[in-house]
Amino acid sequence: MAVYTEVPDDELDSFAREYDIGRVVSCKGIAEGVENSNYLLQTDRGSYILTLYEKRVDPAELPFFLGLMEHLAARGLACPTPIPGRDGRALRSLCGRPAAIVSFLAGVWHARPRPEHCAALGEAMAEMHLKGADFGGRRPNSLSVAGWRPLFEAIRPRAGQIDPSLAPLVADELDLLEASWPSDLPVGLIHADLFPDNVFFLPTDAGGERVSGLIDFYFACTDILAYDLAICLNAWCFETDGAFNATKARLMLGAYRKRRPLSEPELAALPLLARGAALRFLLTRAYDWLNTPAGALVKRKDPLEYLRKLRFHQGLTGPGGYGIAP
Ligand SMILES: Nc1ncnc2c1ncn2[C@@H]1O[C@H](COP(=O)(O)OP(=O)(O)OP(=O)(O)O)[C@@H](O)[C@H]1O
Ligand SMILES: N[C@@H](CCO)C(=O)O
Repeated sequence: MAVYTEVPDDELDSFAREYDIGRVVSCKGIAEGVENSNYLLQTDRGSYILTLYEKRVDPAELPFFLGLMEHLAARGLACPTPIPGRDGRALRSLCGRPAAIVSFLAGVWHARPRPEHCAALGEAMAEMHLKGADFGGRRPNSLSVAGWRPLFEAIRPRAGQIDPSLAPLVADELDLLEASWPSDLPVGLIHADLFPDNVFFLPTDAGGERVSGLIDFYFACTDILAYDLAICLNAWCFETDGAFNATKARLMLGAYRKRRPLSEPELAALPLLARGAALRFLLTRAYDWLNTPAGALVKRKDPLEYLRKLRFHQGLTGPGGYGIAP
């Protein structure tokens, strides 16, 4: 459940009057998501998403995220478009929180994506990288290699409550990644959290499915482009029993490469980038596991899933493990 801030009717009404979106018919809290409070806002003119930004979003960074969505949507990427108020401002305040309304995207996400979904994801990601190339904003990735050690130090004293092997494994992995993290790969605008729940699909007339929307750009940043693929190798290409599905990886990478070719160094770096991506989600999940108060409405995500994924990538000798020819 991700509705941290309840919005009283009178505050909602006066907030909605700051926009040219029609009369509010309903406003329902959306249970999915863990970061922000999201509402499905229906007016007599259409559907919108109202987001109140919560603890992990720095208000100073919101103009970057909203500006990016506006940039990508203007270039034809299927992503939410921020709706400006009558005064032209998209970023406002509601119930003491920064808040914005964005366009609603139709579609469903797949908890168990099939190989064809992974191919469609690869193509959509490449399109996003290409369309993001001329975005003027820059945002360093605070959850890349320099951010992992402080997170580790914060969880280290209680990491044993999750698993006894966690702290020693992370300590060794961090040493290795800090020493060998690449600094010469192509960099650009990346989503950095393109998990299945952030990618919507709709059926096509031909009986297949197409990507109908990419959402949740609140971790987007300027970082190694291939790191976005590494995040998705982790998030899309493992089965629920923990087995890695090389067919899904091959299709995702193949579709990406058709739109944006990968250089030899990018391909060679994939196992290392995938280890970093696994460590990043292991650390944030472990932090949340240890710091989410008992009785909180949010369902905690399993850190150990990412410990197992990390071990898989550690066992690879090259990118051939992802079903592609090096
Ligand atoms: N533009 C949109 N169109 C349609 N539905 C949306 C849109 N934005 C968000 N949603 C709905 O709200 C849910 C939560 O949104 P989102 O993923 O942005 O939240 P979050 O709190 O940032 O979550 P997390 O970071 O955990 O994924 C989505 O799963 C989706 O159901
Ligand atoms: N996608 C993240 C949570 C939201 O950022 C995870 O699965 O750990």
